[in-house]
Amino acid sequence: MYAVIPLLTSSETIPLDRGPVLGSGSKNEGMDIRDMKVEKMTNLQIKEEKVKADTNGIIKTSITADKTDEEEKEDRAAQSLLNKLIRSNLVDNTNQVEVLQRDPNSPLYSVKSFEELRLKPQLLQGVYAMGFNRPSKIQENALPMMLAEPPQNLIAQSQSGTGKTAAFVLAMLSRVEPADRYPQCLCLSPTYELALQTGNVIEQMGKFYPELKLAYAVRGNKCEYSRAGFAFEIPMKVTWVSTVERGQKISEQIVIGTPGTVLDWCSKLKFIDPKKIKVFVLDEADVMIATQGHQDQSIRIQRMLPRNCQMLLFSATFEDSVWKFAQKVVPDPNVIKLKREEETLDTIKQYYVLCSSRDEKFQALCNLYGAITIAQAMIFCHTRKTASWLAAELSKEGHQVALLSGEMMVEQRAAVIERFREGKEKVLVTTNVCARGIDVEQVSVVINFDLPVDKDGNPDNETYLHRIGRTGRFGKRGLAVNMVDSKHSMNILNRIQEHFNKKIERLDTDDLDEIEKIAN
Ligand SMILES: Nc1ncnc2c1ncn2[C@@H]1O[C@H](COP(=O)(O)OP(=O)(O)OP(=O)(O)O)[C@@H](O)[C@H]1O
Repeated sequence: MYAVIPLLTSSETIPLDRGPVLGSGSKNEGMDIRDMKVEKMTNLQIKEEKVKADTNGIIKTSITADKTDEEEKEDRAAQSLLNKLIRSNLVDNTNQVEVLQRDPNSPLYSVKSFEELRLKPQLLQGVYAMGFNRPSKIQENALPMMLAEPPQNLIAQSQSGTGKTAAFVLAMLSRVEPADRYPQCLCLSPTYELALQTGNVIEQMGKFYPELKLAYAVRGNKCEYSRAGFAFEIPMKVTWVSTVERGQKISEQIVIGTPGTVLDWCSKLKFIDPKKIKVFVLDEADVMIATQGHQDQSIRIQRMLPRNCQMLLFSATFEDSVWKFAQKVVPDPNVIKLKREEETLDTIKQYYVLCSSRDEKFQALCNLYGAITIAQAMIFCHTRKTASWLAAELSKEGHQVALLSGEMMVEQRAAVIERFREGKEKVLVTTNVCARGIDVEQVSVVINFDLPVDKDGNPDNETYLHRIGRTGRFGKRGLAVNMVDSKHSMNILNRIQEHFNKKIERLDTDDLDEIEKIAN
């Protein structure tokens, strides 16, 4: 399979001979991601500048070191990408799939094997080559619906990692006609990097279809951005095309891209005839609508497609805004939902420690470490500044510390998490934005160096639960220690206790015997 990335101006050259590099303008420039070792704590200094690209791939800088976690705008696209990069396999979920059929009288199919789907042999081969033995929970229901004749529309929601991407890629590859040399499937992703991730899945699953081609509808400056700051493996067989003339139709059967560029390709540049599109996929709808302009662009693209085009929309979350958007772009849908597995505090022993200053909190932490064996711990701070200070102090005490901080590139964060997962570091100090969505199963101790509060200073119960809670499956016992250093934080703690109706016991960290008891 080949891929084409047009729209590069003549001044842009793509260094195919050079590996992707990290950190535009940083000391990492020129470093190959594959060779990159996460720097030791002592070398890892918090830069005062945040290096981040906006939706157009333009890199802006701003002073952010003092910013609190909540002041920092959560970048959903970066979070989503991080999740994809650190995920090693399918996320299991014991909940039942909810299915809402457009036609309640039609029989409800679900499959337990890929054979039952009667896929083309090359495709089945591709699925097995990826190591998939049987459909995931969401795929069991979504695949028969997506592959049914006549084609049906679908809105599907399930948390990240449950197999949505693999499902719609399989649907696109099933419907595409490789002998027809024009775009037939169109997939929208919120960012270039996410589009590349999905493109990789298309390439892997479609690898036994040599005649099938894939085009990335992304702006030239995104390629520039990728080259400067992002560390993706550029797809193996990419053909870089510097010019495609306006009005000239491209021959790739599948196009994946960001809404703005796809819209240009369909309208202004006329690279694609939207009337020939058979499958339209809108991936990561929740991330999409969080990005200015993407919602309108997606709707404009959808309006150009033929009535009988199959519309598929996927989202990891399903707040009202996503649902409203979904209904606008997917007429007469079937709906599939898989609820996230709930976290509980039932198996967690919760304590608080009274301190009067940051230094005392640090001392309490040292006492804890002195008294009990802590295999791996995650420590949450409110600001990056505190996180970097604490990481440095712990490091001075001889701990192997990893720091996850907001100004790190997504790939750097993924590398830090990977090392922590592998046990190379025993303590992970982080702010909340960085750690959202990360499951590190082996972590049995969580320290709230600062209690989680929302932007108005009220207790953030959801974040508290997410930091220390465990799902039924990973119901191993855990220990949570909350540092309280003011009347205000005591008040926050009390409100958290009330909210969950679970007592948080006081712990005296000066009393070694008492600390030892909590470990048993
Ligand atoms: N049927 C399957 N059997 C085994 N592994 C699978 C199966 N389907 C998907 N996977 C793998 O599970 C992981 C998650 O799948 P996928 O990326 O499709 O999830 P997702 O729901 O799309 O996640 P996201 O919302 O982050 O895009 C991937 O590594 C994928 O290769």
